[in-house]
Amino acid sequence: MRRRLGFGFWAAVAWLFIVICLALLADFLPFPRYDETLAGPPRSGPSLAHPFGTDGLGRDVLSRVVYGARVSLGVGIGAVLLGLGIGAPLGILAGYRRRATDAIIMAVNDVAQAFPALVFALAVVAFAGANLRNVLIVLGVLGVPSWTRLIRGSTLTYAEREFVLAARVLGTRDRRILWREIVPNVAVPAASYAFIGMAVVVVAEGSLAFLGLSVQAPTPTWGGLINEGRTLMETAPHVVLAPSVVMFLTVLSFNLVGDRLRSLTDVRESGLEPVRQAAPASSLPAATHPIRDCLLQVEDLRTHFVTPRGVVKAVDGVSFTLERGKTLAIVGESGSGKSMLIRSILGLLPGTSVRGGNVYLSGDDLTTYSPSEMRSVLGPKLGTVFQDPMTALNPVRRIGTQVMEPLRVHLGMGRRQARAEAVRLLASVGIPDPERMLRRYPHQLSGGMRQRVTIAMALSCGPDVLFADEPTTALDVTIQDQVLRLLHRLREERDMAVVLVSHDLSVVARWADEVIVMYAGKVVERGPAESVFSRARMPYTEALLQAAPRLTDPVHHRLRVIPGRPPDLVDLPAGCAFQPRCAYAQERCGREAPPLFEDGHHYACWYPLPLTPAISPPPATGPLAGTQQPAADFTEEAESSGR
Ligand SMILES: Nc1ncnc2c1ncn2[C@@H]1O[C@H](COP(=O)(O)OP(=O)(O)OP(=O)(O)O)[C@@H](O)[C@H]1O
Repeated sequence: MRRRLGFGFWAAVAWLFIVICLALLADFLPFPRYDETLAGPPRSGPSLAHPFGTDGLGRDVLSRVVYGARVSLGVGIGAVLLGLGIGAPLGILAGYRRRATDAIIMAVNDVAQAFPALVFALAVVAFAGANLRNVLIVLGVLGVPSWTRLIRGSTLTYAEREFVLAARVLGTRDRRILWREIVPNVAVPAASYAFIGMAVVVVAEGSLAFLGLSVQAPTPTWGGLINEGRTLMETAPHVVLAPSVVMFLTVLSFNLVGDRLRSLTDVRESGLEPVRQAAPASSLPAATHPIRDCLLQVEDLRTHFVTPRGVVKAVDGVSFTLERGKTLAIVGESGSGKSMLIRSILGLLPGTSVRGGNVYLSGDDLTTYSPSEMRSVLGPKLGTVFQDPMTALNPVRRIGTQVMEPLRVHLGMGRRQARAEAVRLLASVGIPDPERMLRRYPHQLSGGMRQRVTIAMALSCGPDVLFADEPTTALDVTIQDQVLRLLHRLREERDMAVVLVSHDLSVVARWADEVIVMYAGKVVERGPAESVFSRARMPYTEALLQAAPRLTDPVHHRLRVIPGRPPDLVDLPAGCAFQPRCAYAQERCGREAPPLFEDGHHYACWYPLPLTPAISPPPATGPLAGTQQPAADFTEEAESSGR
């Protein structure tokens, strides 16, 4: 976190700390009071006795700037607290209650926002006088509409999240949901925007002071000091420069702190960073590989996380190739590294990760691309569909805006052209009445329709490869089938390749041409789908197939499960990572990690299942208990041939 906030953030925090401390301790500091005339020679430049010089009446400018900070910062902080204090409850109420409450609050808000700020300030000052309290009220009240809108937007986002729905399902009362679930989430972005708000208010107070509508002389404010020094610009420029520079640095610091805090709490920025390349691991020989004539080639891809417990090898030496017009399925238990493999290919990894290996797209190595080069590939060449369409779509933006965005950004289309293309795209993914759909918000659509929208977005720039990370997990069975059919049809029509992550083997068996089975970050079996499913060689693949329920299973049939648990990626077992759970494991499996053998397709096993007869279920015995040698002949042959 310290690294991500950067030097600028800490410099800004230090500056604000100094200014606030000076303002608070001004009475105890060894310089003349702000209103002490002839404390020094009038209009004299900076000196040891008066570091910021003196003004036209011989008053110490440093003292006036420091006392001025009291008003300027006091108004800044006070007005933001006032605006937030009124705007936040209104925004939360509007975003959470919706319907009539939302309509009324937002209508009043819109009217308030349209009211000219200066007229309001003039009216208050004219009737109630220009003093600190009134200026604070004016600026605080003027900020209320912006705060209401901001907090309402955040609340809308969180009010639809699963954890809020889960709390509702549990019968939790609204007030408790608001305090426990919504407020803590909304508070984080609100706090970061508060700093930016303070910068705005400090400038606004300066402008009011310049117009004579703020706290009156002799009490100094930064805006007032700049106004006073205006007439001395030519003879004593330091009188204007000193408060201007201090005000500039303070506003800049508020903005910087707010902006860095915002980006820290923004999932779009905090979670995903340009990946860092792994230094070539010293234990691995420098992998030389030919660049093949195919669409996508992944070579020895590794993604490691450095955690306090140790290095998590989420993806560990994965290689494969993929041709146009083919579907590659990636299967494996939860935590086996499927999603990380996709994110690693796309270069979208959390900041704590390190990536090694190569990813070639039509022969170009994507791992050498800069973040901006990668951005030009994501969308036009590599499309992605995520698991949950609700979280993949922005809840507060219309479908039309979201579908049109990649068309405008990547393809440079004008508004009208992008709109026509969005309608065509939505129609192509089977959305009825696409014109009307453009005006809708994500929450107004069913899950299946939302997933169709994300597919349309992923396809909008005509990608060569479409990555679909469990695209049907969040959908019900009938919709799942429709979405998969759609992906298949689009693949055929567009001659693109599809990489499909799924834990549903029936889906994979039906739609995939090639399959990769992953276990503990490694490929343990790989090959044509038909071959892998009908002649699985790796006991883990067989166990996965056995664990998949079938419609033909008898009633009250006990589901088979894979014994044991997936390994801790920080502390993998020696040898083959699957051996503690494998019914066929032998002594060698606990000693040496098997390489990928090839026989029809690839598999990583010292004692693979026999090719014939057909696979029989593994005995339900404990770890390392198997004395069977299902493929002893083949294994010996493999060993003697030096593999
Ligand atoms: N930021 C992270 N820091 C440390 N480890 C991580 C991080 N993100 C993921 N991992 C680890 O990487 C491994 C692979 O995660 P991944 O999400 O790819 O699994 P998966 O096979 O897609 O599982 P699922 O089917 O549940 O989505 C997991 O063991 C996970 O704990």
